[in-house]
Amino acid sequence: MSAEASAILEALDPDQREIAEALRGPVSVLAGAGTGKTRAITHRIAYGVRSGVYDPERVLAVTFTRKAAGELQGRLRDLGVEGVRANTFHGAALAQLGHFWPQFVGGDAPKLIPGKVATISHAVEALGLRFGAETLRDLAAEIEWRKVSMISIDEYAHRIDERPKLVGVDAEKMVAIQQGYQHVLEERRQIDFEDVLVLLAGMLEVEPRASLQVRERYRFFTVDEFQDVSPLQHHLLSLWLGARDDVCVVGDASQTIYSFAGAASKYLLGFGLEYPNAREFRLERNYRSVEPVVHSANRLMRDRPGALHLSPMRTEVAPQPTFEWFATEQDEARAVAQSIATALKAGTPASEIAVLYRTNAQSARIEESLTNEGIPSRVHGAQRFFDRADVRRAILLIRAQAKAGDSRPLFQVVSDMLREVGWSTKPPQGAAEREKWEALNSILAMADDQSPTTSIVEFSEELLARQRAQHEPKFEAVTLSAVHAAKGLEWKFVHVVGMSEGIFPISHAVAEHEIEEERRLAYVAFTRARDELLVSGYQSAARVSRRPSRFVSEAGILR
Ligand SMILES: Nc1ncnc2c1ncn2[C@@H]1O[C@H](COP(=O)(O)OP(=O)(O)OP(=O)(O)O)[C@@H](O)[C@H]1O
Repeated sequence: MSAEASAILEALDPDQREIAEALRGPVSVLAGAGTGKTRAITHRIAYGVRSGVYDPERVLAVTFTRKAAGELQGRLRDLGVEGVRANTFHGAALAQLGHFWPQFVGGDAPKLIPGKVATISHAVEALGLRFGAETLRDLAAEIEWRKVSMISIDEYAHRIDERPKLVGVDAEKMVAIQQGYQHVLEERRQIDFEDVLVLLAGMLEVEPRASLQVRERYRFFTVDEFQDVSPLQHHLLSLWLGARDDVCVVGDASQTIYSFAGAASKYLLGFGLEYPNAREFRLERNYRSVEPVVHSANRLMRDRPGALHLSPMRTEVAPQPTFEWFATEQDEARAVAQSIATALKAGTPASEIAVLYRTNAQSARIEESLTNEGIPSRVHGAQRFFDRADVRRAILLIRAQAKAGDSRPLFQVVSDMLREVGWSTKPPQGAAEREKWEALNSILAMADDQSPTTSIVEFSEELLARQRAQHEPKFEAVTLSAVHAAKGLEWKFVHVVGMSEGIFPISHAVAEHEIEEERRLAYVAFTRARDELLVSGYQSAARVSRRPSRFVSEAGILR
């Protein structure tokens, strides 16, 4: 083994190392929260490449979000590995569909619609019906569920009694709307997000030349967050693999949070049945969180099927998770903002603090209270860093300057370019202005982090690579995020707000399996915290008197 390859293994614990060394054949990794699964899979790929077993061009790593794909590629770059493709199922499928369509069907692939609501609305009107925005969104979710579950409209019509009822949409209307929607798409030669996978899967099934090309192109697969794959994604993965079995799947059944949308942890837990020669590994050493946070997380999941028992690796003395109860949402938001102000004064960077909530609508109150305290915040997922107009302009200017040539120190060149886009040394006041400032400032911070010899040309290339991979720099703002979007992320201080019955668990979760999913969501939220977990809730909302969430006492977090 080369020295370079063995150096990669040195950063791993014995369990992670075993995974990194299991380069061939089917492998499943059951990895608890914060146990270093991302570390294990990136090092496994890097080790495979460095030891010569993998040709990097033939490795495909499938992640849950584009951001995660960018981060994975960033981590591989840090390990000196280039050329590995990381993408979401959707991103990879879209690229393949665009590639194969002209070859096997002719002409361009149908056009992808940006969202379903406008098309559904059209189909609904054609049926002489009218629904509000909420119902249209629920209809979109139902169509998505049907497609990712690989159920035809006819079969759906037979099983409709098993599905949740939408107000004002009886079974007959639901089926007619689904048919109408599909009809509008076909008429306009358009496809939706799920159709990308459906069409590609169909093409790989009937066109052996297409499946051969894919299997030639990709030989080694890794799928992250495998507990949340849908039947459609699972089917596509089997088509990519064909008769081969060089696949490594990684996940945690306790973090299945998309089963409402058709995802199923059965593929992760049943991997050994699907591939009888599979090797199964477990990661249960938690490196992320202090002991009291790990204990709370374990308590919350105690005796749940498929739950792993986490062993805390960080054993320093640390504060217990806290629970605070407020009269109103406003009181809670104010107190959270004050507590964050105190943490910032004590030196915690804003990027190390997050406020997590069950539904997006909860962000406004918190954002307002933070703004009142003069604290920069950023709603996670609202706009991607590299899609911001100010960031794009700054990158263009930096690239132009690199082309023109500028031998001054990097920091000076970059700060001059940023000034042209409106950056100055002193942060401004208003929330939007402050967010822009923080975005530009993070580019400067990146320049500051480079080695002293980095030239503007090298820096501009680094920026471009990160932009392509959507690998964002650290942004000095408090993160506000719905728990669903916080999957895979971590912060030093995590506030989980709105922990009241009817909010989290959400009021419409009634059946046992729905409450189970809410519990897993709470588990994801709690396990994002490295040093401090601060949970809170409020009593009065829309004249309803609420009690503290059951998950607070289940996790043993006391007032
Ligand atoms: N062997 C190790 N030694 C020290 N620290 C580690 C080790 N493995 C992982 N960590 C640290 O533990 C934390 C979690 O690692 P990582 O981000 O890879 O987690 P994860 O398992 O993907 O998490 P999750 O499933 O909760 O999203 C990180 O801060 C990482 O640096």
